[in-house]
Amino acid sequence: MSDFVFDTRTDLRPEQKAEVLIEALPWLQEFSGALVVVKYGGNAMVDDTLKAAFAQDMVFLRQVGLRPVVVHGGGPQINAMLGRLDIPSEFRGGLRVTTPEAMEVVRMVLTGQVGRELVGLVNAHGPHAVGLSGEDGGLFQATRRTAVVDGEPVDVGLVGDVTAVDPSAVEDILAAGRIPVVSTVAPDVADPTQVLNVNADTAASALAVALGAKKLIVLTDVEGLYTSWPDRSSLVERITASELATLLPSLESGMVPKMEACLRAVEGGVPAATVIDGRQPHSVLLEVFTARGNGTMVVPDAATLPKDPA
Ligand SMILES: Nc1ncnc2c1ncn2[C@@H]1O[C@H](COP(=O)(O)OP(=O)(O)O)[C@@H](O)[C@H]1O
Ligand SMILES: CC(=O)N[C@@H](CCC(=O)OP(=O)(O)O)C(=O)O
Repeated sequence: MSDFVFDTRTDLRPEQKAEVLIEALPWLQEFSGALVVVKYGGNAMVDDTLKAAFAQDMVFLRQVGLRPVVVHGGGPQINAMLGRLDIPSEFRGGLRVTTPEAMEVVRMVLTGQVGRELVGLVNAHGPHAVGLSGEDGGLFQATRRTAVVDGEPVDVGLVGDVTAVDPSAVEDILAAGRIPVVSTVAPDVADPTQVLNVNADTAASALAVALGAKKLIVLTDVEGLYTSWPDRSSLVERITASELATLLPSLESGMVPKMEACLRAVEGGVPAATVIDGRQPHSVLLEVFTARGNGTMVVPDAATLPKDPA
């Protein structure tokens, strides 16, 4: 056989392929059995190929012994459905102003459409995924919240913040060796027959804390956090919780719930929260199993930089 047998799909020589696999070894050891919460944002669900690659990544994580928990968003998908139904919609301070009519659509799209699609994509690889919403098994309880615009509280309707998590329904699914896929509609603690719209970053963070996750990974449609957006030279590779707390008030609205969520996760005991570019195929595998990872990692103040296990 020739020394130059190239794989036609990847152009990698056998020894290069082996290098890629072996680079993952210390990370496989480091993350063996680890519970990882992965938030999949609607803006990162760009096309079918990318969504299928994400589903493959979740199955890969499970297959090599991690315990992934998916929390998904679906903002653009909700926008599309509201548009089709001619229901007006706007965001204030990064949160959707949610009327009772819009709330019906939010619940229908998140739980009935986006969640179902992700479960189907994962289950193309075997009966791994089980979908549930914050309403199921008492997973989330939410309290109505306001948005903050120019320092002032603004009423955004049926929007909640997760104030209590009972992770046992998710733990049961994990214990069965399966992958929970969570949508972020939650009952109102003041009236359990009323559901609230919870920002998916916020919900993922609360769940990561309650489950004692080893990592929160947030997939979005940008390379990571920029300190002076949109200046492309200001991408942050790593930031401590207190540095982030100082930066938060200066961030634009879209990024605020996301970075607040990372901050709350780390302050709640999650050792690292990473924002990565979900437009990159297999971004989760690259984040977990390669030395450089990608995106922006938020770490606790006292942390010595998380070291490469190699
Ligand atoms: N400082 C910043 N760093 C990175 N992105 C930012 C920043 N400020 C605003 N953005 C915008 O925030 C967007 C991500 O937020 P959002 O659209 O809510 O994502 P998702 O749907 O993934 O939750 C990016 O595409 C970018 O346009
Ligand atoms: C209160 C609020 O804004 N809720 C979000 C919930 C979905 C979400 O967070 O989706 P992404 O992760 O794709 O942005 C919304 O209605 O769009």
